[in-house]
Amino acid sequence: MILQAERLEVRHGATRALRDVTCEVAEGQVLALIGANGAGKSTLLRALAGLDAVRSGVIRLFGEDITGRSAHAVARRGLSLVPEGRQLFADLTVRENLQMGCYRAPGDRAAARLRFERVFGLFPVLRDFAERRAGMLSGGQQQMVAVGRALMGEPRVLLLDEPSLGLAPAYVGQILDVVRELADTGTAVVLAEQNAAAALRTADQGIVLSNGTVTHRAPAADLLADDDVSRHYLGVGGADDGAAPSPARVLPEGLRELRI
Ligand SMILES: Nc1ncnc2c1ncn2[C@@H]1O[C@H](COP(=O)(O)OP(=O)(O)OP(=O)(O)O)[C@@H](O)[C@H]1O
Repeated sequence: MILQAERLEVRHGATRALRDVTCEVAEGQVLALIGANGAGKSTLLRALAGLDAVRSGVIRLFGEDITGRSAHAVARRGLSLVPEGRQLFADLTVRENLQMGCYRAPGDRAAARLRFERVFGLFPVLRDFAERRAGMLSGGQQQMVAVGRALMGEPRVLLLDEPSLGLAPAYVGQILDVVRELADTGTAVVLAEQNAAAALRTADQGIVLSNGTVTHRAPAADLLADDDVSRHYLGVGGADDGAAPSPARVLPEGLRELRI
C-alpha cells in the first residue's frame, strides 16, 4: 500500500471530527470517501496531507511513518491535495497557476515543458485558455486547473476534495475520467465526494464516513450495490442512474428539498 492510515483520531476543538478511522490506497487505485456534509471527509484528506493535526493513530506513506510531519514535508514525499474550492490565483493566468504546482518538482525547463504537455493532454481546453486569467474560467475549467496544478508536482498520491462540487454533469464526467486515467497510469487517488454514485463508479474501493467514523468499507462495486448505502448516499435511481446523482442529503420525512 502506498498510503495507509490506522485508527486516526482528529479533533477540531471539542468536536471529534475523526474517530478510529482506518483506510489505505494502493498504487493505481482510487479510494472513494463517501459521506454526508460534515461526516469528516475533508478532515481525513487534510490529516493525510499533514494539514490537520492527528491526535492519535498512524499515517504511513510508502511505508514511512509521516504522522505529525508538516504538509510541506508530506508534499515533498509525493502526496498532493486538491482542496475543496480549488483555491486558484484568480488574477494569474492558467499557465502561471500551473507553474505554481512545479515547486515540488522543479526540474529543468524540458521537464517542466513535459509536465505542461501532460496536463494539456489530459485537459485540452487548458491549452486554449493558457494565457487567460484563471478567474475568468468556468467552474469546471477552474477545477481542471486545480487538478492540473497538483499534477505539475508529479504526485504519486493525489487527494481530491469534492472535485465535482458545483460542476455541470459534463464536467463531472470529464474530471472523473481523468481521475481514472491517472490511477490507471499508477497514481494512487483518494477521492472525497458527495456525488457518491459517480465517485463509486470511478473508484476501486470505497469507505463511507458518518459522524467521523467508518460505517462501510468494501470494493466500490459492492457499495454501489448495497441497499443501505444506496438508500442513504446514492439518491433516487442509485447505481443505475446514468445522470449526475443527487447529493447525499437525508431529509426528515415530510420535508422536500427546496430547489431554487
Ligand atoms: N476548522 C474547523 N473548526 C471546527 N470544526 C470543524 C472545522 N473543520 C471541520 N469541522 C467540523 O468537523 C466535522 C467534520 O467536517 P469535515 O469538513 O471534515 O466534513 P466533510 O465530510 O468534509 O463535510 P463537507 O462535505 O461539508 O466538507 C464537522 O462536524 C465540522 O463541523
